[in-house]
Amino acid sequence: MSTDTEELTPTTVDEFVEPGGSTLQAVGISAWFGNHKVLQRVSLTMSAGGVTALIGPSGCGKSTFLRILNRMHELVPSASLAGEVLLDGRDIYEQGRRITETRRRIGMVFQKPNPFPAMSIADNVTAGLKLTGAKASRSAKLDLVEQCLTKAGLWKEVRDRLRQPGGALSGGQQQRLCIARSLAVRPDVLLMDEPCSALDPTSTRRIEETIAELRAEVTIVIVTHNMQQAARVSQQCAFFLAEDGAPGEIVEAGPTEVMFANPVDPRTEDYVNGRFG
Ligand SMILES: Nc1ncnc2c1ncn2[C@@H]1O[C@H](COP(=O)(O)OP(=O)(O)OP(=O)(O)O)[C@@H](O)[C@H]1O
Repeated sequence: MSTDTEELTPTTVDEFVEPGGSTLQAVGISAWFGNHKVLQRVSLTMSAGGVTALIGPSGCGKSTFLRILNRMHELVPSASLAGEVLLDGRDIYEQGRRITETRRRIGMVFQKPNPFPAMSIADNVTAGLKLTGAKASRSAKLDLVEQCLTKAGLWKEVRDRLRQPGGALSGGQQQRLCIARSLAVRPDVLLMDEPCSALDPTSTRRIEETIAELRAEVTIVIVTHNMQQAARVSQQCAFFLAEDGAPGEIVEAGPTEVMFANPVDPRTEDYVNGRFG
């Protein structure tokens, strides 16, 4: 053991050995819109430091499940749910738990990039701080802007125009700006709902690289219709299916390489090989 290692404080050692992010565990999640049941007892563990891809045909409940993971489902007036979502062992739906704190810890990136178009690139990154009530000096904010844009893989492209409006960026850059904005509040989990579906192949590649770089510090859950993308970016996959109008269920979940090369259920094999959906 080197002298350097011996001199590390316990806190510093923890930073080296612990994977980033938090473990998110869905336990027996069912969901409804009015009387229409769209998810049936879905359980899934999304481990710290990994990327989980949610795959399955249109309408099987992937986005609904994702929105349940950070309490966005309840924004729809007719929506209801049963089950638990444990963030590092504590239910985010527990009475008395603050929604704002849950949404800070579990961020969301949407299908269509949604920066504030008239707001500067720098202000877009720090926009979320106001919501969390965090106060930061001007120089701390500038540091944060650089840090988050670097992590989102956008810093080099925008460092000379931080005061220009976010809406002036390309679609792929806007999506990376949204990722930077999500990172500014230091989330433990990042939920991504088809983040590349509105982007060209080059921008898609760039976002996938960003996901690979981020996974060491943030737990990532991504909905994707693109099987190659699921295979490239995730370590775990969950295959959702809603058969014959029944509510969506997880048919199979497991390590991505097993799901693609040697799935247990023939329906998974048919889906990942493009035979339906
Ligand atoms: N706001 C809503 N109000 C009523 N029903 C809804 C609402 N959002 C989704 N649904 C229904 O819930 C079911 C699951 O939809 P969801 O969007 O979660 O599926 P999905 O697998 O993400 O689909 P896609 O891949 O097409 O995005 C569908 O039957 C859909 O019509």
